[in-house]
Amino acid sequence: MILGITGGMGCGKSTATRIFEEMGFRRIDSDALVRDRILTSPECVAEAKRRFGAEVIVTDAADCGQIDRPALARVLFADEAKLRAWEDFVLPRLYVLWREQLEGDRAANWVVEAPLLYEKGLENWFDFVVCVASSSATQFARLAERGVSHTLAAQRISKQLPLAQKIEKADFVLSNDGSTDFLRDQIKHLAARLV
Ligand SMILES: CC(C)(COP(=O)(O)OP(=O)(O)OC[C@H]1O[C@@H](n2cnc3c(N)ncnc32)[C@H](O)[C@@H]1O)[C@@H](O)C(=O)NCCC(=O)NCCS
Ligand SMILES: Nc1ncnc2c1ncn2[C@@H]1O[C@H](COP(=O)(O)OP(=O)(O)OP(=O)(O)O)[C@@H](O)[C@H]1O
Repeated sequence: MILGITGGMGCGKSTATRIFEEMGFRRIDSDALVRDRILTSPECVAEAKRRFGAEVIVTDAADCGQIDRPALARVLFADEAKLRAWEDFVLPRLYVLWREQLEGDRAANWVVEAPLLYEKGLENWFDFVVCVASSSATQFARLAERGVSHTLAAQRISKQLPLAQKIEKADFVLSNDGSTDFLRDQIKHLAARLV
C-alpha cells in the first residue's frame, strides 16, 4: 500500500509521516529528496545558474558552488511564472526517485510526504491520500518557532491549494491542532484500519 501525505506548509506532514514510519511504514520525504538529491546535482545547479544567475549560487563557506536555497526561494516565490517553470524542471526528477524507491520494495507499506500532491495531480500514485490539517494560527505559530517568518510562510502558502480544498479531496484527514500524542493516536487508528 502507498499512502500520500499532504497538507499546508507547517501543518505537520513530516511529523505525521515520521509517526507512520514508527508504525512500520517506509517513508519518503519529498522535500528532503529535492533538497539533498536534486538541488545538489551538477545538472540542477547549472540550470539554476542559467535561469536565475549567480545570485542563487553560494559563493562563500563550505557549500560554495551549491544552490543557495533561501536566495532561490526569494526569486521563485516572487514570480509565479519562474516558480511554475522551476517546478516543471524539478518534479519529473522527483518522480524518478519516487519510482526507484517504491519499486525497490513493492511489498512494503509506504508513506510519501508530498506537499504539492493535489496541486500537481499526483493522486494516482497513491492508494489513499491523507491530509494533515491545522488551523492557520497553529500553522503560523509552529512555523515561527522554526524560524520561518509570517511573511515568508504566507507567500509560500498563497502558492498552495487552500487547505480547505485539500481536506475535501483527501480520503482521510488528521487533525493536528493538539499534541503529537493526539496526532499519534489518530494515526494508530488509521493504520490499524488500513493495514
Ligand atoms: C524553493 C526551494 C528551493 C526552497 O527550499 P527550502 O529548503 O526553503 O524549502 P523546502 O524544499 O524544504 O520546502 C518547505 C516547504 O515549502 C513549501 N514549498 C516548497 N516548494 C513549493 C512550491 N513549489 N509551491 C508551494 N510551496 C512549496 C512546501 O510546503 C514545503 O513543505 C525548494 O522548495 C524547491 O526547489 N521547490 C520546488 C520543488 C517543489 O515543488 N517541491 C515540492 C515537492 S512535492
Ligand atoms: N502536534 C504538534 N505539537 C507540537 N508541535 C508540532 C506538532 N506537529 C508539528 N509540530 C511542529 O511544527 C513544525 C511543523 O511541523 P512539520 O515540519 O511536521 O510540518 P510540515 O507540514 O512537514 O512542514 P513543511 O511544509 O514546512 O515541510 C515542526 O517544528 C514540528 O516539530
